[in-house]
Amino acid sequence: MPVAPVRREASTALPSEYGPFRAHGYRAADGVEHIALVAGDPGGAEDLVVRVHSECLTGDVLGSQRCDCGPQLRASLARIAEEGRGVLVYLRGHEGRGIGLLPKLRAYELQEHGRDTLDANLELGLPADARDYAVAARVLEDLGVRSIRLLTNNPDKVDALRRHGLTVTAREAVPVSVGEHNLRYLRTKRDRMGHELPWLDEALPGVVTPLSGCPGR
Ligand SMILES: Nc1nc2c(ncn2[C@@H]2O[C@H](COP(=O)(O)OP(=O)(O)OP(=O)(O)O)[C@@H](O)[C@H]2O)c(=O)[nH]1
Ligand SMILES: [Zn+2]
Repeated sequence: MPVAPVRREASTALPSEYGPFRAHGYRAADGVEHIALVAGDPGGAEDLVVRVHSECLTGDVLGSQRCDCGPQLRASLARIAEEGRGVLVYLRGHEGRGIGLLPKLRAYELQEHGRDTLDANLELGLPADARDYAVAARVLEDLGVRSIRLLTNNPDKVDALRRHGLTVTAREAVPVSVGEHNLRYLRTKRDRMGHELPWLDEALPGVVTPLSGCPGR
């Protein structure tokens, strides 16, 4: 029998500043721990609002302005809470697009010397993007979700989840916070990594919130 790729090991209420969630703790077959924050009952849901968020310690927790992860995380939680039904899958082990925290900091060093975010990874001998989305697909399956609207600006993420058997009915833009420290990074994501950020240049300077009702902080 095949080994289950994820196992739910804990479920608890998680009241948050955005609204009430349930937190489900999962362990993947490789031992990595992940968490799904759930609003409402996702069982049998069609077109459920879902954010699949890659861990970014510097952006999510430490307030780094080198990327847009923190504002995206908070806007997604606010959006899901507002909707009253939805899921945020927080993927550990995705740090630095899957290369890890210290290699990401080394990639930042290279970016201080002129490389862009993609070439910095390659120069370290690492993939531009090493993330795998199988765990996210299995977590959503475990929660009984039938189909999703994915909050992302990255069409590759939609394709990757579909390859893992998930039904993605739509992609919804997620707000991005634009500033002097992440502008080059965001342009590289748009121009070299296929991210849908068509409003990027017109929107400067300041904070952009393509979704109404989402705090852009
Ligand atoms: N290697 C590397 N990783 C980075 C860099 N900046 C942010 N990250 C990581 O990138 C991941 C987030 O990926 P993004 O490309 O920002 O966005 P995405 O998840 O593909 O797309 P969205 O759904 O639109 O957010 C997180 O794991 C961050 O730690 C960088 O310069 N180098
Ligand atoms: Zn980040």
